Amino acid sequence: MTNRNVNNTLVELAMSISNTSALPRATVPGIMALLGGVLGLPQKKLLMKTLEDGSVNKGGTKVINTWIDSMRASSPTRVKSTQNQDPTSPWTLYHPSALSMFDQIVCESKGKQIVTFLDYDGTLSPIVADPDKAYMSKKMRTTLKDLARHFPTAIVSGRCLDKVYNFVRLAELYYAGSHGMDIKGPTNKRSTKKENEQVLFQPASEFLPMINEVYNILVEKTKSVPGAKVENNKFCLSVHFRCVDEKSWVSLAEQVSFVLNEYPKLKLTQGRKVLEIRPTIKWDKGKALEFLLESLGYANSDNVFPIYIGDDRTDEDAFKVLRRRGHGVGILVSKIPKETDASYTLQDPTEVGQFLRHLVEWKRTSSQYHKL
Ligand SMILES: O=P(O)(O)OC[C@H]1O[C@H](O[C@H]2O[C@H](CO)[C@@H](O)[C@H](O)[C@H]2O)[C@H](O)[C@@H](O)[C@@H]1O
Repeated sequence: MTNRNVNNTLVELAMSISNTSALPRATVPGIMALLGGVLGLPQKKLLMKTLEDGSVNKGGTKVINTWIDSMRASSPTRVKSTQNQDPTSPWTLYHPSALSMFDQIVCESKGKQIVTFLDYDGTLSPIVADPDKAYMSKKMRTTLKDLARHFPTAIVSGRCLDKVYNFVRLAELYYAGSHGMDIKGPTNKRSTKKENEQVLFQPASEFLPMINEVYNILVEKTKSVPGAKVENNKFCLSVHFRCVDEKSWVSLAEQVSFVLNEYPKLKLTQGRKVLEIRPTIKWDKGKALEFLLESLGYANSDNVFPIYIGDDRTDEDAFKVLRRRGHGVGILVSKIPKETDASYTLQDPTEVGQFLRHLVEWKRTSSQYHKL
């Protein structure tokens, strides 16, 4: 995510704070003091203008709607949209189901090496209230095992590597934890190599002490906000607000902003009911995808067809890379229309499983055909 996008996220956050009707209206100087220090000049001007001309309070700006929509979209029980099922809606026309377009997708791969990249939360496992209980089904695990027999497969997650590995528990996969800032290759069971020799890349290792320091501060500061949970993802942090009453979102955002003001080398991004804090280095899931393709020997190759499946804003960086490269496909997991650079959609982890099993089946059948 670029600094501009981060700043826009903060503008959206500030606007939603000022527009939260259940709360006493935050003042313009108060909000500017809260977020002004981390915004660039264009964003400051936009925020100032929007706050002052009162359009925020009318609740009509596109920016507010984007923020509110994204918060609602991140809570499946509140999703009412049926647009995604309507085959004539513009959303479905521009982002058709990867299941119904399966034949076209594999046809596009035209004998190239398919490499699959999979986000974890909301893609392989359903979203649940407790991040420590986001288990993947047995069926999904078997599917991943089969998939990895036929295609190089990587899990790309915001979680730290150890945590995501403990959920998936398949040594034959690649893992990119902490939003791609901790990359590890497959472990050969018979290999005599030590654990850390499998580490491929850790571009943010110098931030480790700072992340730990901020983690401890945030745990303390957010104790006063019931339901808030801070998760240490090694090279980044997650501040969860899924279980926080909407009335307390302002005070949580304030705590996070005050802490971040003291750490200009850290930035804020947003996921599904989670504020994510990470180093300002130019590294994201898109860069991790490129790194892994390079490690597999496909740096500038046309002989590879990457398929990236993810549900979150952070996955957009990978979708953008695929669009720019002009080969491979991005698949967004979502039940509702969202702004995305992905080409196709799947509704939920169940459909992700179906799609991956189709891929395995297609590969098995085509390999048998070639043997005849
Ligand atoms: O890149 P991902 O693998 O999708 O990781 C992004 C974040 O996922 C987790 O949080 C999300 O899933 C939780 C469990 O379903 C849910 O409770 C939470 O509201 C979601 O935001 C994970 O806990 C975070 O650390 C990741 O950053």
